[in-house]
Amino acid sequence: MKIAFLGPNATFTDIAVRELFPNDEGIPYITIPDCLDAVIKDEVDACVVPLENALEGSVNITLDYLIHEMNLPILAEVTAPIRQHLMVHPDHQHDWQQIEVIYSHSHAIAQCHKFLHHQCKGMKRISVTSTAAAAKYVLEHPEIKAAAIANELAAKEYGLTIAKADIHDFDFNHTRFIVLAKQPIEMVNQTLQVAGNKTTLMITLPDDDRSGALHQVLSAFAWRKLNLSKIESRPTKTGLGNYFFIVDIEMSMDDVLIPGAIAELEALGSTVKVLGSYPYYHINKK
Ligand SMILES: O=C(O)C(=O)C[C@]1(C(=O)O)C=C[C@@H](O)C=C1
Repeated sequence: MKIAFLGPNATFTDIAVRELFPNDEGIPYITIPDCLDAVIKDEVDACVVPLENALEGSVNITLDYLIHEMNLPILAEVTAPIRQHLMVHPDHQHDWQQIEVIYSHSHAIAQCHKFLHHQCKGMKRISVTSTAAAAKYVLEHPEIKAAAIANELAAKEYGLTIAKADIHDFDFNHTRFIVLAKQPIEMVNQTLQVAGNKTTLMITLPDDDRSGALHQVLSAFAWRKLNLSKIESRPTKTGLGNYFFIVDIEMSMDDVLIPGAIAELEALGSTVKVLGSYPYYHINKK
């Protein structure tokens, strides 16, 4: 199988692909929407994209594309530990404190905010398309006093020297990635154990702006004892103050409880779309 990921080689998403699909071919794309488009256009069988980070929250571009631009089911989710390192071209390994500019993915920069604030005063931060793209750029530009924030695999792949390891602000730095495909696909590394199952719904509240609407929605889950592990709002992009809710239910789609909750929400005037019902996995390797 061909699996699209946010490239180039050695991004965190690439690491997730290598863990999930060790025997398949990963194909790097420049942006997250490019990965999703590649599935739609049948250039690949599936894609893996980041969805949420424990320190920085949702990857909004992923959520927005899923909601507004395409109709691809979530087939699986994997959570992986994220270690960020500051790395430099070997020419600059002894003078990294003279670095003038730090490149990385915006999420990675945000995960290292405290380190950057306290130890990198006056250094510019520039967001690029991924952590590995930053590492590649630093390799290709030894003439610039630059560093990248990326993972250990990227340091190896692009021949950079780690100047400061583990610069993320909190030890528990994890990112959730999702697998999307048009058709069910042969899952995954058999050595990964299923940690549980989830169903993700997108809910739009009734447009009459009635008070207590969100409370009514949540009650439909509460009295059925459906455990919600996440509730998140995103703009509908139709007007200020208009939001969707994305809800994760901690079980797979059944014949009674979830369909019952959906029917109740629809009777209240909400619209509901099932974004996927899927197993989730944990990668423990740091
Ligand atoms: O740039 C990468 O290496 C990615 O895979 C993207 C990404 C993200 O979008 O959050 C993935 C995991 C980390 O949280 C940092 C960056």
